[in-house]
Amino acid sequence: MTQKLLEINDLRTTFDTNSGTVNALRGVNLTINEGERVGLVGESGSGKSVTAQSILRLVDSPGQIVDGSIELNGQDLLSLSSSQMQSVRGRDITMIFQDPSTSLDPVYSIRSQMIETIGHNRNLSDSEAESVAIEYLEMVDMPNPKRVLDSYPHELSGGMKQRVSIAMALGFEPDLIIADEPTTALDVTVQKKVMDIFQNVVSEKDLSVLWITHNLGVVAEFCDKIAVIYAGEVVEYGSVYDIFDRPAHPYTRELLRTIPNIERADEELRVIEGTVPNMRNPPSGCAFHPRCPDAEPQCETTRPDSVEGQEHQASCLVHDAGDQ
Ligand SMILES: Nc1ncnc2c1ncn2[C@@H]1O[C@H](COP(=O)(O)OP(=O)(O)OP(=O)(O)O)[C@@H](O)[C@H]1O
Ligand code: NI
Repeated sequence: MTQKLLEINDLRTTFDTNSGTVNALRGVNLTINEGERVGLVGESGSGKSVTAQSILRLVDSPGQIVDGSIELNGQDLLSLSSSQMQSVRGRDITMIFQDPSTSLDPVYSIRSQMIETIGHNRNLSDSEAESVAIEYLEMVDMPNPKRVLDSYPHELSGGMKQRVSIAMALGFEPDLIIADEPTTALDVTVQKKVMDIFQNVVSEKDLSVLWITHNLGVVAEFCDKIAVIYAGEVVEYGSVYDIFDRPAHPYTRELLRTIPNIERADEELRVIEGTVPNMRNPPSGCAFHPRCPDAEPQCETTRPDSVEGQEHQASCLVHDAGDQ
């Protein structure tokens, strides 16, 4: 039986700014089953990070969740008190950020940070927490974990720091890991290595992951399911096979064309024409219509049905995921 781990329904998050309200999320639906790896993919500004922040209830000021529900194992996270939510963040869901400095405090040694966070969240003694820290540092292929524990963040390279923050996040043994572009700040060779390490640990421990990226290529080998997000809405959802072999939404098709391909290395890097919409005033109808090669007159006025559920679906008036 597939067990639902996280279920997001009609999530709406806005930022009230001096120059108007930014409608960052305009009804996001997304389900992650236990043990599943789901990729959330879209261009810059599409709402990926705000989705992650909303799940953790860490939306930056002046943002707020204005509607919808987020359930973890059937419990509505939006109804929890802030102290209950804090324990969810320490125990049930952890996040790995793009910049490892975000999760590491420069003032404390790696030992005290790992022992403090792992020990506190899992109710372990210092020596038990230290063994867990070493176990996970070994798991992320960290050379000489004991020496790393004695270091301070500034003594480690970017790749090493990111491995420490991955080990720390995994050391919580959370139900769900949210990884927001965790390798983009690293150089390309290190990116590949950290990605491989993370994949190995995730498979070994059978973890559930929400992997956030702007690059569809990255999620292809790692994820089971893909949700494509555009202008604060999931516009297509499906298995990796559905998305790569039978993409239905024109935006997904455009995203697929932007994946660098070794065979076309001599060609210019493809980009999607036009710009991402201003979320203070998103386009009418289907938000993608101004950039869409297949748009019809109705797309300007009618909003397509949202993607819901866990089958292959696209939010498009012209193409249906069942068409091909
Ligand atoms: N603190 C904020 N104040 C105002 N608007 C914000 C704030 N944070 C995010 N937004 C807006 O919310 C929308 C979604 O942003 P988000 O950071 O989720 O994009 P993203 O998909 O993560 O992009 P990237 O790939 O660049 O990280 C954007 O229009 C962004 O400008
Ligand atoms: Ni982001």
